[in-house]
Amino acid sequence: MAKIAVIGAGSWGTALAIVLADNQHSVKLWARRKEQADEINITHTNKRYLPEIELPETIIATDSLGESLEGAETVLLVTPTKAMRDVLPEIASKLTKPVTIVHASKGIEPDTLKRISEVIKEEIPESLRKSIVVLSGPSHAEEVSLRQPTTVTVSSDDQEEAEYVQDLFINQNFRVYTNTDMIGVELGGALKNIIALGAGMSDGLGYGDNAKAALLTRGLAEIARLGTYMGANPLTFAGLSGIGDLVVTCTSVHSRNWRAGNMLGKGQKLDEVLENMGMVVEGVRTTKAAHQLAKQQDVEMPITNVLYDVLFNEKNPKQAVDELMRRGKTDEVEDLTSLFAGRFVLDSSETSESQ
Ligand SMILES: NC(=O)C1=CN([C@@H]2O[C@H](COP(=O)(O)OP(=O)(O)OC[C@H]3O[C@@H](n4cnc5c(N)ncnc54)[C@H](O)[C@@H]3O)[C@@H](O)[C@H]2O)C=CC1
Ligand SMILES: O=C(CO)COP(=O)(O)O
Repeated sequence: MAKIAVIGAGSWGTALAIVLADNQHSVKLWARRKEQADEINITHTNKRYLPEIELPETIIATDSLGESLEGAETVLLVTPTKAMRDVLPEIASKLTKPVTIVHASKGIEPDTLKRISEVIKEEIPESLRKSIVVLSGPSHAEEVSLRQPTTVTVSSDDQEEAEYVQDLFINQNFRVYTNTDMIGVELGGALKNIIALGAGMSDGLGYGDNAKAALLTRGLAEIARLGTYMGANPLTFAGLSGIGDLVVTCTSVHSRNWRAGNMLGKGQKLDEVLENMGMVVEGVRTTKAAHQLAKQQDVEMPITNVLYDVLFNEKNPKQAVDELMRRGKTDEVEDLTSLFAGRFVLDSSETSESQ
């Protein structure tokens, strides 16, 4: 039995706490608000985020960060990306020994353009961490908390630590793979949210399955293009944290990014959409970050660019689709082959989705 602090009691933190409690680990769940911690401890529910779910009684919630971290061997970070910079120094100030840090959030910081593991490296001193591991993949909290079959990937620069985390989470409902390509795993999870906004928007505009298939396919191409430029192995985008998460987020009503896109496609304004959601829609800030990155790296990301204009420059969603359809002619195979050319030396031993 391991002692694990779960930081963030939203839908995903709570669902992962259930997996860990099912595996008989000692779980302390940090909630921002005292009333929420009380609800979890007294009625064993978290109705705002997972309305239908009865939580294992062994999950102990607290609104004290220090209490949640007491004795923890592993710290699982599941706050929205935008909260990481604020919460990490507080965590560092309360740690008394090195811990395994796992993060399961999906985003890129605008302006710094950093992945979450890079933010963690900056904010938690090396002396307080054994390793940083990312957990990502197609996994809606609503289904995980119902113990429905789910697969995810964990990745770290330290393969032994990735395997340690694989063992913490794996069970008959929650199958965990490893992948040594941390950059690819983090970027796949973050960038798919942009395309999910687009897929929701397309559905909201009344377009059909052809349009959505096009968005997924060409969306994956641009995710892989940026990812490969940033040092990821292109093959990772064919895995769970790539195509797997792209499919689940673009096609499910559970997805907040899809739902937000859908409302935008139906004509609602961004502020109104975000207010109605009441939960984090990571794709909005990630679109801003990816738009900056694409410019900086000179990488072509047409879907991201038109979405950026819809979100931040009041471009009409229908006009955005028209622009995508009128782009210059492209050879598909040539375009995909360019992903590999000179950017990454393919070596199948380097990336293994094992077990
Ligand atoms: N919900 C899901 O199915 C999945 C979510 N994720 C990722 O997990 C991360 C968290 O998402 P959810 O749990 O779904 O979000 P959520 O919207 O359900 O909950 C967010 C939680 O973070 C807390 N929070 C908000 N701002 C904060 C701040 N400034 N400081 C500290 N805490 C703050 C809220 O109180 C709430 O407990 C996101 O990066 C998301 O992309 C990843 C996989 C699945
Ligand atoms: O990442 C997710 C599923 O894997 C959840 O996506 P949303 O944040 O769009 O709900």
